[in-house]
Amino acid sequence: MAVLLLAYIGLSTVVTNSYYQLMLTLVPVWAVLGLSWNLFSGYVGLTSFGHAAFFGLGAYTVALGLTMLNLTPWIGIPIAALLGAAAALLIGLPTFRLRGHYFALAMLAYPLLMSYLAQYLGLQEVSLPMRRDAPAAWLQFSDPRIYTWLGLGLLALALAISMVVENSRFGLSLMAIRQNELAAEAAGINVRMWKMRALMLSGAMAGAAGGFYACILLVVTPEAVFGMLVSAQALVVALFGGVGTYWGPLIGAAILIPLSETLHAELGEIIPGIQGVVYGAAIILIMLLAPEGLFWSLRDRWSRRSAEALVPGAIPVPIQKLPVMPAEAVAPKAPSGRTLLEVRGLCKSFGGLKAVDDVSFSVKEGTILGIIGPNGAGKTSMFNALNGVLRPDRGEALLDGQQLVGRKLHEICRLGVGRTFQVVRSFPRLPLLDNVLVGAYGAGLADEEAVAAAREAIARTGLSHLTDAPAGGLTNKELRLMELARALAGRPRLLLLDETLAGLGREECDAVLDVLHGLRAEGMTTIIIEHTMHAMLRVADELLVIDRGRVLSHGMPREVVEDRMVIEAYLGKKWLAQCST
Ligand SMILES: Nc1ncnc2c1ncn2[C@@H]1O[C@H](COP(=O)(O)OP(=O)(O)OP(=O)(O)O)[C@@H](O)[C@H]1O
Repeated sequence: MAVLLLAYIGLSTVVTNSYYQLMLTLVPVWAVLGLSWNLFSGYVGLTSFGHAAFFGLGAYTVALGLTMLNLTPWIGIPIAALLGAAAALLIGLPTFRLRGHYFALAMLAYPLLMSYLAQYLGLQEVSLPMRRDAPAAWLQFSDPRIYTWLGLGLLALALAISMVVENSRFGLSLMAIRQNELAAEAAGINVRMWKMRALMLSGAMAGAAGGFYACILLVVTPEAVFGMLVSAQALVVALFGGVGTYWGPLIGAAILIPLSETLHAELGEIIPGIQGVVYGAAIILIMLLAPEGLFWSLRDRWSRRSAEALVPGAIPVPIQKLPVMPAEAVAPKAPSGRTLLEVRGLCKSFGGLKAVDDVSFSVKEGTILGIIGPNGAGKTSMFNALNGVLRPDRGEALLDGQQLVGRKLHEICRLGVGRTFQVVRSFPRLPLLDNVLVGAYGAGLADEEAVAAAREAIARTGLSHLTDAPAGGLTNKELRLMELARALAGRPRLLLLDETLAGLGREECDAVLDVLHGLRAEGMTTIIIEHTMHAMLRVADELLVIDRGRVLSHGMPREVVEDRMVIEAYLGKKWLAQCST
């Protein structure tokens, strides 16, 4: 990165043509805006079509600060960044209620709104007054190269922020949200707060870029700073280069800005609006050839090639074929006999459907409670009501005396409830360790402790040999264990496992059951939903049968499976009649 930066500085010193000199200044500006877009949309996964709102706000702040308040851009740009963050807060508060396409479309409205506001206030064209007396103090240099160097300085700052974010719990939390909001929240991540932080940081970055842009252009108009092309440029450079990495906007800006500006300079008179054509063509090409962006495509190709080069002619051994180590042994702990979870009269309805109907049960510390029931019986809804995904209509759930009902998902996680979901969500490009680390961060553990907790959880699930393997190469069983490790990394007191054995063969199932036995031996309390009866009989200390939202039976596994009501619920009255005859 430093070498590239030095090369760029070298290039800027030899270019003399003023148009190309301006182009060299614009590359870092659009790269900063791309980084700002990537910081929010790339990591969180919510597409923003409205980053021009922050950019334009920054540009107008600097321009108006200079013309009306005699404020130097050296102060104006930091204020532009602060206002960008404040605008992000105001925009985020109502807009985070929307998801997916609705969020993206709503974001379109903000730059439009600001553009109309600027026109209404008579700010169609704000020219920055000339202050040639003290160029350094007013950021008005006659040597265009200085702007390029300042732009590079701004880029270096934005890059440093992006790197810190990407390699910290901040970035990992955002990526977890991007993959699966619900699972991230269940891992203890306060989704709304992290999204807001990301948008505010992104808004600040875009505001600063806009402020600097005003100093380069010297004239600020609504179209130039709030226009659709501004938001599009932020998005296109990041998508083209690769989202979810700071390299993406850099690569995108370094290729697309010179290309579009050169074409504009050479062909602008014959084909007006050629820049828009370049961006459109770039997006179409990238979608067809490298949908995840140039960086990821090149990196994947590079890693494939180096894997082949490592053992010429040999077929690389897939990660999933590595021998599976047994879970590391831990001294067994006798169950204390204390009640850890007490559920009383839990109810949850969807319209007229009673999905959970007056469910009461308790779980003793250090035991495994298996929950079975036909499809649609209300098992997952009960889990959701227990760990805060759904708010129960009535009833209570006490974890060691602490009320869970009424608390948010991440709060319940921090109280000591770990959860896995029916569908495993991994972060395929990240190593197993990072995938598990999300759970430790979510539980609020400090950096070093979080890494230790993640490694410990990986060891407890017997995946230590895969610690650095990317999750994308794991088998179904390993992914299930990885999700279990993520739940364990938060050091929970109660584990809620939703169909952890789903889709596994007999041998794989046995391996996961061994891990669950190991956890019980360590004193872990677990509630597991499962359809596979043989597995339930092997692992559960008690069984709870739910049918049409109600508890049908609760007791020792052997007694429960011989219960006539249970057999009827599973196999129907006809079957029961045949059995009796
Ligand atoms: N968000 C929702 N809105 C409306 N109905 C829902 C919702 N979630 C679940 N249901 C309904 O509640 C009932 C119980 O569903 P639930 O997913 O809890 O059952 P389950 O026992 O977990 O089933 P399965 O074993 O198939 O996962 C079903 O009839 C389902 O259609």
